[in-house]
Amino acid sequence: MNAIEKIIATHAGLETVKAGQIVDVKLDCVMSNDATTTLSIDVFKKELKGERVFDREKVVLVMDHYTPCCSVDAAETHKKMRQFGRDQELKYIYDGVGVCHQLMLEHHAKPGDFIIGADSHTCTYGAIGALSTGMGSTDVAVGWLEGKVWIKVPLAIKIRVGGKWPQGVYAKDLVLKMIGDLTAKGATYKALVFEGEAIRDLTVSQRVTLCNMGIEAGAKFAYVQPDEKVKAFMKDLGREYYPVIEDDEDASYERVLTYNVENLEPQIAYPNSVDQVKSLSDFEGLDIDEVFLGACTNGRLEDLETAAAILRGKKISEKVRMLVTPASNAVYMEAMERGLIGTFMESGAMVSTPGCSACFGGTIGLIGPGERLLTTANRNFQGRVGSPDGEIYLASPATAAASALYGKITDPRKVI
Ligand SMILES: CC(C)[C@H](C(=O)O)[C@@H](O)C(=O)O
Ligand code: SF4
Repeated sequence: MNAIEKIIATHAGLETVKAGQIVDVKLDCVMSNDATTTLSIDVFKKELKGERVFDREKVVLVMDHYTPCCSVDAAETHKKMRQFGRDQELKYIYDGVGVCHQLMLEHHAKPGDFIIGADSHTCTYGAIGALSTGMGSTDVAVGWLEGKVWIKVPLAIKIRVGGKWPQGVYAKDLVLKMIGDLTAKGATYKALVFEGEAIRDLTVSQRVTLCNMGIEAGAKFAYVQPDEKVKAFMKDLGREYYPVIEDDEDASYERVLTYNVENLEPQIAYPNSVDQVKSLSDFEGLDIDEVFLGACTNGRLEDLETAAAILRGKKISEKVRMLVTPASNAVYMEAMERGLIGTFMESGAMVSTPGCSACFGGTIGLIGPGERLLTTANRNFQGRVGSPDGEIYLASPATAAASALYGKITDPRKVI
């Protein structure tokens, strides 16, 4: 078995499983956010006649997409969510302290876990060796009640990445390139397993960026074998580290794709689909109106540091507005300690409360008709962040910061 199959087998209480098999798995945690929880509440109460969730410490509710609320509808959604959380005496209800996936990484997900979430980017926690995936609100309601769900064991695709990372090129560029190659449907219901020298050399934060975007190729899971870096990551958070589950020598993969990052250039996904990807050089000099640095994809400390290093002592272009949203309060506070927030403010950027912010357009940072947004988020769908007549481009934090300085898409290698 490969590591994915082993984690599924452990949670299904079986010795072995194989791709295509449908099994019931026990859940270590069920996450939902303010875009999805109220749908699950309706299913839980009305359709399943649920009374109590399976474990008050394993059901996590996060208000992040619409917080702080900018509409009465959102406030009503939050009210219903908080009431459910109180009725169920849930231990973990977060509001305005971070994006759900960042909070899950900081406080809940562990290597070897099986976790579902009512959010498509739940595949993120594979970066620390957990199997996690997004499910619909109905499955999540079943998960709340039963503490288990059914899953089909996926075929796995190995993404083997070699080479040394060039300066100014990041995991975000690799994953954009990979999605461009695979297409948005290329890994549907498959597990993407990243390995190789270039993956080992990545920080945990950049592995998070990789796994976060697995769903943009349709993947059910994205996974990186946990190592010493993950162990250190868990230790820094004061959390326990579990033994690593490794592939058997004859583990099966549907196919193996290979990349070498040595010749990789900064990449851009252009409107309106994440698999429309080209080298940045094809867009160099394109005027932009807004830059967003944040999201569960790239709103961590390392992302903020990379951007701040480019902006330090400089002013962003008068032609752009830039919004920085740390992915969590922990990130925000550490960024303050390190002087990064001051750097952003001095350069002319706005800094906001942790949450989904201008990734989702549920609160702040919307663009108008004809405007262009360059964002470190993971989706560039039409109208996602404001006007359907605006355009959204995806890139790395370094590209975002360099482009903010000039008001045009700019290669970060020119300013690093
Ligand atoms: C609204 C929510 C369910 C959605 C998701 O599932 O991913 C959002 O987080 C997104 O990034 O588009
Ligand atoms: S930050 Fe963006 S991608 Fe992540 S959960 Fe929020 S809306 Fe979805």
